[in-house]
Amino acid sequence: MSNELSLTSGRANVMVYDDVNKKWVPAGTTNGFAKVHIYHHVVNNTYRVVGRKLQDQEVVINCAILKGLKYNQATPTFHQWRDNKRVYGLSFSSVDDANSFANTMLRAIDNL
Ligand SMILES: CCOC(=O)[C@@H]1C[C@@H](CC)[C@@H]2C=C[C@H]3CCN(C(=O)[C@@H]4CC[C@H]5C=C[C@]6(CCCN6C(=O)[C@H](Cc6ccccc6Cl)NC(C)=O)C(=O)N54)[C@@H]3C(=O)N12
Repeated sequence: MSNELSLTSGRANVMVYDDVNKKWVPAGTTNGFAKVHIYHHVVNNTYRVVGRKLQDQEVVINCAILKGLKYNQATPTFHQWRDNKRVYGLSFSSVDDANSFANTMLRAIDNL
């Protein structure tokens, strides 16, 4: 990640939606907070979301931010978006973290 800049990071419980059972499940092997970054690869002008569990650094999310992504701020601390495979949910530890992440996410999408 040396050629990628972290534009923001926040503390969130990273979830994915289990379409079969219609419920949110932890994105990693266990529930728990992760440090979730938005990285910018400046040369390629690409962006991605990468999150690692605070406890053991497990990578629980690593997904591209693609042009036209619809970022849904469902509640002040629960934000979500889809890719072609799954639905991601970030349950932030604070409204400030959520707002900072959302502002950077919306700027990234705008810049694609
Ligand atoms: C005590 C109850 O437990 C909870 O609080 C659970 C556990 C909480 C912590 C993890 C989490 C927190 C907050 C609330 C907030 C509401 N919410 C839901 O899930 C709602 C309710 C109904 C349910 C139905 C569908 C579902 C799931 C999959 C995606 N989706 C859509 O609607 C998408 C959204 C979207 C819109 C635009 C762009 C992108 C996308 Cl992704 N629409 C489409 C068109 O794709 C969704 O978000 N849904 C959360 C929730 O319940 N919980």
